[in-house]
Amino acid sequence: TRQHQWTINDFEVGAPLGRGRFGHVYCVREKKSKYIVALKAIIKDQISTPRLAKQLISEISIQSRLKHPNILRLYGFFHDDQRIFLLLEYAPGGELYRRMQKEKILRESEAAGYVYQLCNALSYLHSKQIIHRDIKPENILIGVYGILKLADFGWSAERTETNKRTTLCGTLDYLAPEMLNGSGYDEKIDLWCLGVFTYEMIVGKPPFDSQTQQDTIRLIRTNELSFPQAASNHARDLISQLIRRNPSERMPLNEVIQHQWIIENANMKAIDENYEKINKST
Ligand SMILES: COCCOc1ccc(Nc2ncc(Cl)c(NC3CC3)n2)cc1
Repeated sequence: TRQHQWTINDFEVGAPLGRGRFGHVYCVREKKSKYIVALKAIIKDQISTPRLAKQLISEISIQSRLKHPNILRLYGFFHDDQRIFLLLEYAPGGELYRRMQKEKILRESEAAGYVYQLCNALSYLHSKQIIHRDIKPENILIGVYGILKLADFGWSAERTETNKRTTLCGTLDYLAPEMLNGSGYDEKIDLWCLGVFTYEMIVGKPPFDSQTQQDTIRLIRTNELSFPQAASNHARDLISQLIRRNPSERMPLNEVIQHQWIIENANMKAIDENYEKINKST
């Protein structure tokens, strides 16, 4: 369909949903279709460096091409003289990290369901030579039927991209060792983050959490993994097969979804049925 030229007047602006990296996100309704979407308003002046502009362009060009039930859709974008607006899929369940803050730890059945869905999203991305590079609770939303939605492609990269280094911002907890020792990285970096994410969901904090950034970096380098009593043996096994310093030793996605912990804890039948439901409605 030819890209419609949207303006802000096409929408009724509703509740603020939160702040993305560059600006505010609102729940809005398109006046004619009554369709509910999330509108991310980015202040142009804040895109102050060519690198940020490149990152935003990359986010828009990558995410607008992606169509997968576990990846938040980018329907389109438009701008006025002050702002750039992204029309994004509205995820009614909100942000996963808020849920994790409230619940402290998630039941292994819920965590395994998210890991199964994240594997589906990552397999899809990797098949398109796209590395997300920033898998963490802050970038995950919950859609209809509790379906996981991977969002925020500001950090994703086309595999062909030569820039091997990215400036580090935000938490170091999810940083893979190859990012620290400056060597190249490939899509196996997402496997490391998947391991850190799985650990944080069932333990309540990331594996290398410490007081100072230096300590976190030291722990990432020495890769000391410790688990609380409550973590099941299957969960420990999967996590320790993903959090490996050597990227080629990390368990590939197609093996992760067949791991005993996923088989025994994720309700894959219910999740696949939910995929059917949203495929019918979209
Ligand atoms: C007291 O509850 C307040 C927050 O509750 C919600 C928060 C967010 C959504 N959905 C949502 N869908 C898409 C996007 Cl792109 C988005 N981005 C915003 C930056 C997160 N948020 C739903 C509920």
